[in-house]
Amino acid sequence: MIEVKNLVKTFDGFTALDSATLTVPKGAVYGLVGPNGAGKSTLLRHITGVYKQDSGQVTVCGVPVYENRHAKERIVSIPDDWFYYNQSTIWEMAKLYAGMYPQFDRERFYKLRELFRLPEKKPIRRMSKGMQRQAAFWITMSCMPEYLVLDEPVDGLDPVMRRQVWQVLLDDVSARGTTVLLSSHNLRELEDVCDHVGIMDKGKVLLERTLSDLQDNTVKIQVAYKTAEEPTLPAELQVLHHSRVGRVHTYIMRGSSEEICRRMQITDPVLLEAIPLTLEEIFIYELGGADDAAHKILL
Ligand SMILES: Nc1ncnc2c1ncn2[C@@H]1O[C@H](COP(=O)(O)OP(=O)(O)OP(=O)(O)O)[C@@H](O)[C@H]1O
Repeated sequence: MIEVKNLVKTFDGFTALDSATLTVPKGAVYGLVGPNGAGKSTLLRHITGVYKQDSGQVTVCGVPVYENRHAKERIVSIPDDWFYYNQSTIWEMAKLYAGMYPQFDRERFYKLRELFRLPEKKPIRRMSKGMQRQAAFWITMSCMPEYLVLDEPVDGLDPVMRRQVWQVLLDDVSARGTTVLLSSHNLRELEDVCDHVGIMDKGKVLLERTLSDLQDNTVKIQVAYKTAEEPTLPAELQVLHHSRVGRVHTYIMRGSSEEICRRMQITDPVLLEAIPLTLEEIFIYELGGADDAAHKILL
């Protein structure tokens, strides 16, 4: 488990992290979303032990990471500025990582070669941005990480490679229980891969939710009636949003779709349908007016 509590970091008087708190359960795929400058990379750099906090706690498996070699061996990261030596080829960097991470798996490295098909004799610096990202993934995934921390991981990858990289990553999560924390600007991109989502802005984590909590509890219902009259809904239904076009009403409601559809039958609809919501929609409706800052980020 990754635990961050009340983390504060300032750079020359500027507060980049302002009491940030976040929990990534073991085996989770956690997406951290936020606008430019929210503090995502700074937070990730504390979790990987690169930065020392001014105050607050950062622990992985219950132990602090900063200047803790054993803890760092369990975490492999692809930061936004992945490091490689100027003259290094992929093989030379792989050798370096194999020295740093005792669990580096050479067999896996050879296996992934088929997937990435990169020019192995070329210095990494001469590769395209997307190829460099692929090289980082190739080497990182060969380290068999217990914790994987990725800063905007698929930036610069083409759509086919994106899908392949997500596949390798999710296979690792299901086969080995790898815990993944990744940052992104794009909630849509995370929808298919994450089971936890946190929203960050101005150095704070504004909210954290599990995807199943959200998806099992917020429903879009489309319903049509014979007449143009406003229907009287059962009082126990919790409506987050309502719109109508003619006799067709769209409701966003809190609760399970089966239960809501069952209760809506009492309004005598001619058509009643539950429609899945996107993650972005769920967040927007869930937040409502309650949290303006988070609301604005998503809109
Ligand atoms: N080493 C540093 N020195 C001074 N300021 C810094 C440093 N690192 C980060 N900051 C500042 O902290 C804030 C958060 O930056 P950070 O890179 O963590 O944001 P981010 O959410 O990752 O943004 P982006 O999505 O644009 O990558 C920014 O205002 C940035 O200028």
